[in-house]
Amino acid sequence: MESLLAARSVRASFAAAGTRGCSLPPLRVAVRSGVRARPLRCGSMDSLLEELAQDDMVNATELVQWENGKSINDIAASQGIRIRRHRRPTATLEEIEKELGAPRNILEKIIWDKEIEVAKGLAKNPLKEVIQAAQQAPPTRDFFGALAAAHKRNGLPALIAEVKKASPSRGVLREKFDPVEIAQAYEKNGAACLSILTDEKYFQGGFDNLEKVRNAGVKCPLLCKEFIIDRWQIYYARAKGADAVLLIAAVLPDLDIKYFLRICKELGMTALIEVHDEREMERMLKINGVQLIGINNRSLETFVVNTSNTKMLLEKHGDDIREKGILVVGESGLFTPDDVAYVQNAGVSAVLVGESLVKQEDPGRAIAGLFGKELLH
Ligand SMILES: O=P(O)(O)OC[C@@H](O)[C@@H](O)c1c[nH]c2ccccc12
Repeated sequence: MESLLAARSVRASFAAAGTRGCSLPPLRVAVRSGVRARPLRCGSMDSLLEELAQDDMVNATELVQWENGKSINDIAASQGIRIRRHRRPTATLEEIEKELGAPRNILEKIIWDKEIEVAKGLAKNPLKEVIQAAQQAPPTRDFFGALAAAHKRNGLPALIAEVKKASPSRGVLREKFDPVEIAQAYEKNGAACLSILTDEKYFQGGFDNLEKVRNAGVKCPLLCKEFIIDRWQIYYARAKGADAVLLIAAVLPDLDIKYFLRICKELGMTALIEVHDEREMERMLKINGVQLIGINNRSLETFVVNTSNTKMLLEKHGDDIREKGILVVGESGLFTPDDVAYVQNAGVSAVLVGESLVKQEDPGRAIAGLFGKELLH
């Protein structure tokens, strides 16, 4: 499992095996000697760290914590993250619960399952192969640019329309579910980008859906809607045709966000950084390279939806966000033209909508109903 924090153990074992001459981090040396950034090389954690340091993306406190072996859950908790990781992908749920107790909420449960799922995925499709597949995939489409252009063109928030069969809070949203048909209908009716749920267990999605939509000739840029905890998933998403990934601030410590942003940049992908509360927004606004922030009106821990969340966070941070040229996406719980107008007035440039479209007989035509008018291409 290779989030940057988890990779500490990889480094430790390199050092133990005598791969490196000393166990001290080479970072400060690298910074002083002014080595220029190079493209990411698979499997070399030290070179990646050097590059992160070059980019001035990693601060000293984070590195000291990382090198000193502070528990990953402690680091996350110190940033206000309530989701714990078990880091025991081969353990049974019973064993995990013995150590950590029951999951505290649904998001934590999803993440615990995801840790096991990713380990299985890695065993089946090794990282090196997936990186190669990602590098050989057809070029990305500009997700961020498509949102900015559609916003300008329509004078309305750009639409990221979601291909979503089910959710843990709402159950099955659509029985007759053909991802390609839905994606094509969205595109035809003016969606700027599409979001494809890939989580199978809780959302009945799949990476197959992503691949099928891409191969069916859909031109809209595609967001892989997944619970990303490991870089393997980003490469895998790219290999299956994704142009963007979701990174959830409630799940990922700052160092992981920075690491994953770096990988996205290398792959030409957009990262949609999702926040839900004040603390997460503050954390993310301090990170260089954040371009696109989604404000989720739904808490992934309690499922409570509150659209005034977008307004509240933008009232407080709108100036900073505009100054930085960040685009904001209003996410979840949007059903009517009034809802869209409400988040638009709050300052969003785009909206992410699933349920209210996918539940209608004709999800394509539902778009004009949601906005109160047809969207221009
Ligand atoms: O179906 P809705 O309420 O329109 O919401 C869409 C989207 O915002 C939601 O699916 C979502 C937002 N963030 C997530 C993270 C994981 C899974 C799902 C999501």
